[in-house]
Amino acid sequence: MNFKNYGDYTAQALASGFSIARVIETSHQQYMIMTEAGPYRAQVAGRMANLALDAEDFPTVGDWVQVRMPENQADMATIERLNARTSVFLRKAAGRRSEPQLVAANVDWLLLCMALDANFNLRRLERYLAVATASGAQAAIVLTKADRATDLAAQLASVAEISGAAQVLVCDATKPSGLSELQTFMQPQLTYAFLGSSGVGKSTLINHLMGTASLATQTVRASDSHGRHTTTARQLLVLPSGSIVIDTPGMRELGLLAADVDATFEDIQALAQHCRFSDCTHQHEPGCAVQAAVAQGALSADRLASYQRLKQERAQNVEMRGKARENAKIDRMFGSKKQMKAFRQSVKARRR
Ligand SMILES: Nc1nc2c(ncn2[C@@H]2O[C@H](COP(=O)(O)OP(=O)(O)OP(=O)(O)O)[C@@H](O)[C@H]2O)c(=O)[nH]1
Ligand SMILES: [Zn+2]
Repeated sequence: MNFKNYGDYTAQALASGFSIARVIETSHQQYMIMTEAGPYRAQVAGRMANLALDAEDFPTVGDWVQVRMPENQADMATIERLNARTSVFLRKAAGRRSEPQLVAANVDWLLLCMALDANFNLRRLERYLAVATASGAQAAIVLTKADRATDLAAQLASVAEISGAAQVLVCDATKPSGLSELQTFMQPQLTYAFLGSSGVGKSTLINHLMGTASLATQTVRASDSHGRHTTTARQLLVLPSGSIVIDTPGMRELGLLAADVDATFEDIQALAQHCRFSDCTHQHEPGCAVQAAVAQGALSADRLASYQRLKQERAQNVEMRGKARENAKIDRMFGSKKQMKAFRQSVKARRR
């Protein structure tokens, strides 16, 4: 990893006596970071935690941070500053909670993984593309388990219809040469995050890419002075090729929060230019060019339904998040909504 290439940040860090590090693992506000002097456990400085308003204000895997190094490698480093991110990938936490979960930062390429077996699902791929478009990272599609493809040619054709500019790579982890397209694609020094639902074969791909450099040699268990290691959701690894990868296991549901649905459905956007009403919802309006395309068979009804579903889900989650933020602000100022009401009552009473 290149710790020198951070221009202003490196200068700023050095001026403050801090070191530049990259977050390689997070778990319950505990961090594992990689520094020029090797891996360290780290925690966020109290001052920084106090200023943090959102989940986004805390470091996540892939973040470049400025740290105060401990005297002793067994002790924790302190994360003092978070460097600006080139990309950040968010998802809505599982369930009804609208809190965003930071998945990874400073990712150059999101590798959207989809298995070619019975779990192949174009609508899910559209969802991943929408999230990727809003992340700031570039996206490529990795089709896994080619040995189990139901109909490879037809599947590739249907992916090509929705993939836009994203490159499509096909992998088969059961064959020695089955990862060559992916290996040719990946460049040293760049950061790749594998994204996909549970079981698509992300860990299998990463293990193959790691080759003999086993996961154990990469993780920093040795530096955990307590001798235990809580398994975490995300991990940043450096491959023998020099590429940097972030695994994101266990993603059962990718809730839309930051997502650019319109950019992902450029075909529908282009058609919508010809709708009679500029605010057409493409549902029942007269003169709707999108519905006309469906009627003519130029646009699949499934794809239109997928677009509308994703638009609606995103709007709902953004609204929920707005409310959650407001509540968080109230909690910070008053402790709780109840205390805020009590405070307002007391102000009123005093006025009388
Ligand atoms: N047939 C076949 N099976 C594969 C291939 N790649 C992975 N598998 C199998 O698919 C299953 C899931 O693979 P994992 O690599 O654990 O999937 P994952 O995406 O990391 O899953 P999570 O860790 O739950 O996110 C395992 O049983 C693998 O052996 C492949 O190319 N072909
Ligand atoms: Zn319309």
